[in-house]
Amino acid sequence: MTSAPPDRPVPPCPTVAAQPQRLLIIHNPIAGQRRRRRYAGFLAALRRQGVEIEDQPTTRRGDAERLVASLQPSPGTIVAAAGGDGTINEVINGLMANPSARELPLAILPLGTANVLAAEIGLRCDAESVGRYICGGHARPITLGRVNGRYFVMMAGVGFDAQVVADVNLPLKRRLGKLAYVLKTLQLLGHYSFPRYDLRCDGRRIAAASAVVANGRYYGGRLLMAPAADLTQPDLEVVVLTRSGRLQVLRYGAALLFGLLPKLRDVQTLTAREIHIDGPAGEPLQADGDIVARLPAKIETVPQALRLWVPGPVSHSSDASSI
Ligand SMILES: Nc1ncnc2c1ncn2[C@@H]1O[C@H](COP(=O)(O)OP(=O)(O)OP(=O)(O)O)[C@@H](O)[C@H]1O
Repeated sequence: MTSAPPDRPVPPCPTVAAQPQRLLIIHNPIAGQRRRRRYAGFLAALRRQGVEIEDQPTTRRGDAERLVASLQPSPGTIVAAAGGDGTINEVINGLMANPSARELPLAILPLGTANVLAAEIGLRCDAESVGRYICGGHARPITLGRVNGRYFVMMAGVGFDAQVVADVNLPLKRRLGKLAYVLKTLQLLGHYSFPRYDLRCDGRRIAAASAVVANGRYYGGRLLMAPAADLTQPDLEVVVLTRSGRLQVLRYGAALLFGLLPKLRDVQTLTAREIHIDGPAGEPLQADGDIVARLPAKIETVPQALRLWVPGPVSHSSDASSI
């Protein structure tokens, strides 16, 4: 893991979208299920459009972060994370640790299981859409979250969902995809001890059975968790599930599936920039779908931390509007 340099906002996005000259792809070859063909399709579509590609495959966990942290970029480079949200998370942490690469735009080539960031920016996973995205997109400054020093782009969570993430191993995820999470949820329900957590959100205290600190709107794919969250804004949305117990987990899960979770009376959403979470020491926290920290935790917002490549041309209201 690499240490973070001091925060400094990235400069505003360029006013004109330019065709990228060079795409440096950090590629996780084991992301998702049977994604080799999809990746070959992405490369073919990009080459057809004249994009110069350098393909850097990872060989193990942590590789993507190390590669990007030691990168000496040439001008006009766009860094692309080809994989799932875990790979994107590593690339982001590598960029944030590398002062000479931090201002490079970050694009994503979705190959993962959930692809939550792709859903957030409205990117479809077919080759044609990805080609259009790279050649017709533009860079937008976005906020990142940081949990105990580690950056995340979509969300960090504590409680039942973090324990499920901790229990899902990579081979199971490769075999079953999203079903691996369903299976582990049902197994965990049999023996979970339902600890409680004490949150301080910009000084306001609230007790939680589970909590998700959201930078983006979606969770686990296209499931709506925090409708008011916006990657371009400095605030984080803290979604607090207040009730414990097996029945409640199933109820919250069903509500999430049907887009109703934010409407439940016992789900509270607070807007905050600094969140402290206390609970049983050593309990896992997930961020962007991987376990990245343990309790106690401090989560904070880092506005304008990174330039994310998003689909479509620059609009005049781009700087003020959401993605
Ligand atoms: N070559 C590799 N071998 C083993 N693990 C890797 C390799 N490259 C990256 N990883 C790790 O694999 C994990 C899962 O990858 P990733 O998140 O990209 O795919 P996914 O889990 O299928 O997708 P998603 O996160 O969208 O559900 C990440 O934590 C990443 O650090």
